[in-house]
Amino acid sequence: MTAIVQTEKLTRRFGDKISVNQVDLQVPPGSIYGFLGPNGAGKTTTLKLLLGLLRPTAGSIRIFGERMPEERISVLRQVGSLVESPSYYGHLSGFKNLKIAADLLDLPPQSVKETLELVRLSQDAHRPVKEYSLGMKQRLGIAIALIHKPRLLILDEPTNGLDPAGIQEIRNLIKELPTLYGSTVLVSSHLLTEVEQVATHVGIINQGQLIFQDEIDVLRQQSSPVMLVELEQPAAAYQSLRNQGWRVERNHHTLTIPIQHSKDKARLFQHLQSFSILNVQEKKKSLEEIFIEWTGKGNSL
Ligand SMILES: Nc1ncnc2c1ncn2[C@@H]1O[C@H](COP(=O)(O)OP(=O)(O)OP(=O)(O)O)[C@@H](O)[C@H]1O
Repeated sequence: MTAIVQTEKLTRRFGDKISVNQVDLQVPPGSIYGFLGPNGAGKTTTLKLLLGLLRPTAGSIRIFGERMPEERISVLRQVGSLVESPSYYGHLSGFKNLKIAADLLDLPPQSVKETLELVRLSQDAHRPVKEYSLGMKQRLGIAIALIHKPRLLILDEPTNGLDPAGIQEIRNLIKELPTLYGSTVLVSSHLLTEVEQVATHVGIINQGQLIFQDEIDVLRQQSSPVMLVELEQPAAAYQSLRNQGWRVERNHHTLTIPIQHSKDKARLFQHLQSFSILNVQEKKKSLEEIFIEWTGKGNSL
């Protein structure tokens, strides 16, 4: 299956600074791809490169298999995006704003009504946008990006600054899109919890480099539990486990052993019985802890 977005060694410099460094993105069709990274990691720059708003310093981009920016016109016709704040006319209603977008794209009037319903703005459709809450403005921005049922929707931090109810609404909307419109969604965030709740695939960028990319379940497997076993004879137990092919670390009397499958636990204890177990503790690394380890950024990820 051809990737919807595929980059090879995508790189962007600003002066001496490399903001995006040899990034190979692979966004599969029909996925909700969470593009995760702490502030300043290079997310917005990458998304702007994909949209042809910035030129790469090096590397290549294909969207729907077509080269960007060379085939920009045909590609962008099938893309919707909301990068940075939404643009709209504040003195006009949500309806009028969408009507302008629909007219520009030669879409039937019905598409305005449909899109307003999808983003749940029908009730407020005829109020001026300047009276909208931040969440409503954000939904209008997404509506403008969505009105032509794009094959690919690119959203940069769409829940930034929203209250929990607003965040939930955007989340639900994103989740609906692959089934409803057959769209692929590429959505950036600096919040792991955000991405975890909507994404089927994840790419993690840190200091301009893509440090992880796979299905979200592969990421979850990284958080499998470890056993901390305190023993009277740790040295002998350590050696014995190593000889049997276990991954094990030793710190004084305690051995740390990652457990991939629950049946491994029973096998482990059977094996350790003869080394006099003093204490056993099971610890599970949270995804949060994994990210802090990977990125050194505790506050955002
Ligand atoms: N036009 C520019 N000129 C100079 N440096 C830039 C420019 N645009 C981005 N950068 C730098 O590139 C790096 C990546 O920025 P980018 O906005 O892509 O990060 P981000 O992951 O989107 O973070 P945030 O969530 O804070 O927006 C930052 O160090 C930023 O200062």
